[in-house]
This record gives sequence, structure tokens and C-alpha cells, in this order.
Amino acid sequence: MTPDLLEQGARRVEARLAALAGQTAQTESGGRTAGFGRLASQGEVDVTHGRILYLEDVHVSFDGFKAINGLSLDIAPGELRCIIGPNGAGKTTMMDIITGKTRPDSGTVFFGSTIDLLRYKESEIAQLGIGRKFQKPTVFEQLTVFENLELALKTNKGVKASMFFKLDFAQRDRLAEILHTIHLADSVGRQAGNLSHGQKQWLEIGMLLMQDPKLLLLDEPVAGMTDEETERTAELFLTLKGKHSLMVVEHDMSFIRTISDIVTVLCDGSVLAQGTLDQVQADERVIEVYLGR
Ligand SMILES: Nc1ncnc2c1ncn2[C@@H]1O[C@H](COP(=O)(O)OP(=O)(O)OP(=O)(O)O)[C@@H](O)[C@H]1O
Repeated sequence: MTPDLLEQGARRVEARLAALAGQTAQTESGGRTAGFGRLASQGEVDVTHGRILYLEDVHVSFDGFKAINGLSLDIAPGELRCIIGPNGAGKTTMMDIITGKTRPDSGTVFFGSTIDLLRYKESEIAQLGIGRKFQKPTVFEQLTVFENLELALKTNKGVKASMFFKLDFAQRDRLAEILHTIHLADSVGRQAGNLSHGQKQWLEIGMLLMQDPKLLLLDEPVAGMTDEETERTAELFLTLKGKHSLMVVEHDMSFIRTISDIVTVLCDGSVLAQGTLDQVQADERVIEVYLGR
């Protein structure tokens, strides 16, 4: 994604926030804003319509139970969107649909305006530039921090190519930059198994970043972290915002307060409310089903 498109995405989020200011939170999503008049080049995700992710009227049933029920939402390039909602609201299922793990029964799921994600397999979606981080860290415990990050670059290659794989200068620079971003520059030679829970989470995020994802989906990234680790994770996410688009599912409200622009509340498989955190926290329906009285 190019800086000008990211800038346009940021402007779109700002415009939305401005439009939301003073309003009651809306369930509006799937907006049909005009294009920005810039054509995407080949291999680039086409975000000329101001959306990197677009879901419209998605439905999924499991044995007759409607886990996702008319879900529509969209995310702007460079946006950091927080998703909250009660247990069973459909947050994980939504991420499963975006990443190709679950096929919806009906609906539209687009990456940019031209890539119909429902036509792709899970592995192909990862290659298209959608990275996913599950709740539990999955790093290679026997390898060092450096080796884990290096390995992340090899995963796209065949066995022979990865045996002879050597980082080039640009990749070394990138690795160094990511080490710094994920607060592990001082731990580069440490075995991943000896890192704290929070550091393992950062390392896994670093491994995803090595593949330069355009969209990152993060499921409860600060669960189990200390307060200090949570604070540093918030800093990390604020650094990533603008360079990548992020969708963060979390229950930790103070973390959400630190990082969020727009918050989407899911309930019963669709969007219950959307707006700034203050707006959704003041929404009677959200209080009823999620925040409690
Ligand atoms: N493979 C499946 N088969 C049957 N039911 C499923 C399946 N996957 C999810 N569900 C059901 O769909 C609903 C939505 O589940 P999902 O895990 O997406 O919710 P969630 O919002 O992520 O909840 P949590 O906050 O607890 O993680 C739940 O009622 C769940 O039991």
C-alpha cells in the first residue's frame, strides 16, 4: 500500500469520526463512498474506494444456529478497528470467514474492491496479505528471536529454496526495524521459549510483520499480559496503525480506550453498534448485552 492511499484511508476514518461526533452510534457499515480517483497498480490491493475490507450481508449457520447473521462492515486502509462484543457474538467466526477458514452460506467479502475473498483458499488469503494472530502465541520455542523472524520470511518458499535462503540487505534492515518495533531488539539472541508471555506475543506479531501484511487480524492480543506489557502493546499497535490496517478483537476496555478510533460492537452475528468508544459505551443496547449495568 502506498503512503498516499494510507493517508486517504486515515482521512476517511477522520471524516467518519467527525460524522459520528455528537450522533447516536449507528449500525451503519458497508458504506458506499466515492472513489479517490487513483487506480491501483498490478499486485496492489485496490483501495481506491477507500476500503481495504468489505463485508456485506454475510450469513453463516452451524447446524441451523445463525452464528453470523447479516453481518456488514468495512475497514479503511491504515485503520485500526476494534471489535468488541459478548461471548458467542461471532467475532472469531467473522475472522474465520475473512481468512478463509469458514465459508459463509451467503454474502460478500472483499479485500480491496477487486479481490473476492470467497474465491480463495485459506493459504492463498494469507499470501494475498492478510495476516492473522490467534490468541495463544505460537512461536518456535527452541529457536532464537532472530531465527523466528528469519523463518517467517521462509514460510512462503519451497523446501529447497528455504534451505539455501539467506537474508539480503533489505531484509536484514527490515528485520532490524521490526525487532525495534516489537521491543525485542535487546533479546535478538534469546531463545523464544525463555521470553515472557507478552514478549512471545510481540514476537509472533513481528513474524507476521516480516511478511508485510496489508491487513492484520488480532484476536485478544493482550489477554494474559501484565499491565506494562499491555501498555507497550498499545504503543506497538499505534505504531502499526497507518502502515497496516488492523482489526483487533479485545475485551480489555482500557486497552481499547488507548488504541481505538472506531469501535464495532458485534452481537448475535451482526453489528449492534458502531462509533467511538464513548458512543458505544453510552448505547443502551450495548450496555444491555455486553457492558452490564
Ligand atoms: N464450528 C462450529 N460449530 C458449531 N457452532 C459454532 C462453531 N463455531 C462457532 N460456533 C458458535 O457460533 C457462535 C459464535 O461463536 P464465536 O466463537 O464466533 O463467538 P465469539 O464472539 O468469538 O466469542 P468469544 O468472545 O467467546 O470468543 C457461538 O455460539 C459458537 O458456539
